[in-house]
Amino acid sequence: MTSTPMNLNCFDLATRLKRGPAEHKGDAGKAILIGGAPGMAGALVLAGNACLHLGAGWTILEMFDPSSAHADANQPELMIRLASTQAHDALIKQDPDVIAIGPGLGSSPIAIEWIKAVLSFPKVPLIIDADALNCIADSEDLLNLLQHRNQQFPEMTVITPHPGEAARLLHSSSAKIQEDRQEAIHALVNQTQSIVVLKGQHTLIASPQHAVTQCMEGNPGMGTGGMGDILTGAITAIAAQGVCHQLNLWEATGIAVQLHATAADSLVEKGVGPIGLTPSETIMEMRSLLNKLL
Ligand SMILES: NC(=O)C1=CN([C@@H]2O[C@H](COP(=O)(O)OP(=O)(O)OC[C@H]3O[C@@H](n4cnc5c(N)ncnc54)[C@H](O)[C@@H]3O)[C@@H](O)[C@H]2O)[C@@H](O)CC1
Ligand SMILES: Nc1ncnc2c1ncn2[C@@H]1O[C@H](COP(=O)(O)OP(=O)(O)O)[C@@H](O)[C@H]1O
Repeated sequence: MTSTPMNLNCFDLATRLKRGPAEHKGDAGKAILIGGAPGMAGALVLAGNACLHLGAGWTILEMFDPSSAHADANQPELMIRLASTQAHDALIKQDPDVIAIGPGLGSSPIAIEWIKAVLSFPKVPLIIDADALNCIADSEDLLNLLQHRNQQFPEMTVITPHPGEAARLLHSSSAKIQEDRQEAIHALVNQTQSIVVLKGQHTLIASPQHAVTQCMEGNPGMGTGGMGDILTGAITAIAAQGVCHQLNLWEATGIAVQLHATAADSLVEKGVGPIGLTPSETIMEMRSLLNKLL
């Protein structure tokens, strides 16, 4: 019989993000987010917008869609580049503090090259979402690389599957995952050795070193394309600032998951949703809530 998980309650940790008067963008961290294949550039822009508005020092998008790989007039702060075909060299040159891969990534050969490169990039916090998870589910080599990374650098990688992605990783079905979400998250932790965020109502978080916790916030208004992409961006931003603000990836993930769901609840209370609640509105509410927590 599985026990009831502890409720996620980590807003106190957010005070560590308070900035000293002399802090600069170098202290807020350099984040690189990778994805945005043709037709799904918006997924990467949403993740990037969340990362920017939640405080990363630099937000760099390695964009796969050539027609979207240019400065965005609506969000000129984002550094949007056409993803290099030399993924490993590009990472070394940019020297990121945190990496996220997956939103709208697709499964092209260059996408696989980038997944290999990030899994082999040492020590920095890594967030893996969406298509990057689907590619890992389809490749024993990539799964081995993920496991190896976690052996070398424990608790430095978080995966954020929704039940569909979890089902692909576990060669199961979304319905089966939802039947016993605790069993599913244990299986995902065992399989990948990562911090795992199993999304959906009452998102679960667990890792090889931490028992399962569940997020009691959130609502069905969050069932909108792009809502998971902004969670990826939020974890990335908080992990980037965490490097200089003494928050590890487990803590950064917990703050981001709770902030994301609480922001959506707060918007619904104000009448913005549940119907028609957008990820872009949720980004701004997360920013507002985060600043109140400091
Ligand atoms: N603006 C954009 O360009 C967007 C692009 N997106 C990208 O589109 C690609 C495909 O991702 P999708 O997630 O849309 O499609 P998927 O086919 O990966 O997942 C959808 C399926 O997962 C299952 N599922 C998901 N959440 C569930 C839940 N809470 N409970 C039960 N079952 C659940 C359901 O079976 C659902 O049909 C990804 O690369 C993603 O990043 C999406 O993020 C949406 C926005
Ligand atoms: N009914 C719900 N209750 C609480 N949270 C939800 C609900 N439906 C969706 N969510 C949340 O919304 C987000 C959706 O993520 P995801 O499915 O990855 O979206 P996308 O791939 O479109 O970006 C997750 O954080 C999930 O936990």
